[in-house]
Amino acid sequence: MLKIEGLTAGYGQAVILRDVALTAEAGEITVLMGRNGAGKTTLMKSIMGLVKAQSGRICLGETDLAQLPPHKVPGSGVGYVPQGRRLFSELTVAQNIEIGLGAGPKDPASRRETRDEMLELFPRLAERMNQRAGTLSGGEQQMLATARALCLKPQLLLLDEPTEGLQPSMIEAIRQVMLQMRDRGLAVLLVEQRIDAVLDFADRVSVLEMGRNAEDFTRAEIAPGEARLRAHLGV
Ligand SMILES: Nc1ncnc2c1ncn2[C@@H]1O[C@H](COP(=O)(O)OP(=O)(O)OP(=O)(O)O)[C@@H](O)[C@H]1O
Repeated sequence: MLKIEGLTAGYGQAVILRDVALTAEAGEITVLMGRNGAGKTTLMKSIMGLVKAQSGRICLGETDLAQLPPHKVPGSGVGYVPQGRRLFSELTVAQNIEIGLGAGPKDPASRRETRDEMLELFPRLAERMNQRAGTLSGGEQQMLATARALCLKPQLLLLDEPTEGLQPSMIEAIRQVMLQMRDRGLAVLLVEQRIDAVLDFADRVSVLEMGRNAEDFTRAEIAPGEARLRAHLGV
């Protein structure tokens, strides 16, 4: 599904990612880990075209996303929930969802269907359609940001630390949605800092260290490799 090879990218003169490789398969949850500043968010932004690749390929199926202008990336099948959620906080839940739908299928019937699907997935949002996004709890905002990204019916869903700072019941709700998306055949790529949160959850873990690949773990390697994983993360 997603295959990144030889990716070098950064900000102006500052090269952050060097020769990075990463694979995220359909129907799997791939977790990107690494210490603060390792380049996880930069990698997400590179996939979205928000940070320009200096070299390398970012292939989603047959399409090299690195060759597309940033505004074409979501339409190619990539949903992105950035760190900090980036909602329109003055607009209501319903209006934020409308904006997500605006980028998706155009005919009214399929828009309605997608909207209903989102509200089924996130019943808490259905109860709060007229509430301003900025007044939602952190967990509800995360749900709205995720719903908005899913309105596009992406093949690949990118989530940058979606459960950071949330209470356990909200973390569980977000996890359940990620598992459902995986089971529907999406490739889910998740940035997560906490090892406990990935041990029983991730299908693959890929560790970045100072902008380079450090080590990859398959499902079977994660639990036995826990000590090495902790060493990489310094925890
Ligand atoms: N807009 C920017 N301009 C210049 N440097 C940046 C910019 N954004 C990030 N960086 C630098 O790039 C490096 C990687 O940052 P990035 O946010 O990708 O790391 P991260 O692994 O996501 O970290 P964290 O876990 O703290 O979120 C850091 O050294 C950071 O200071």
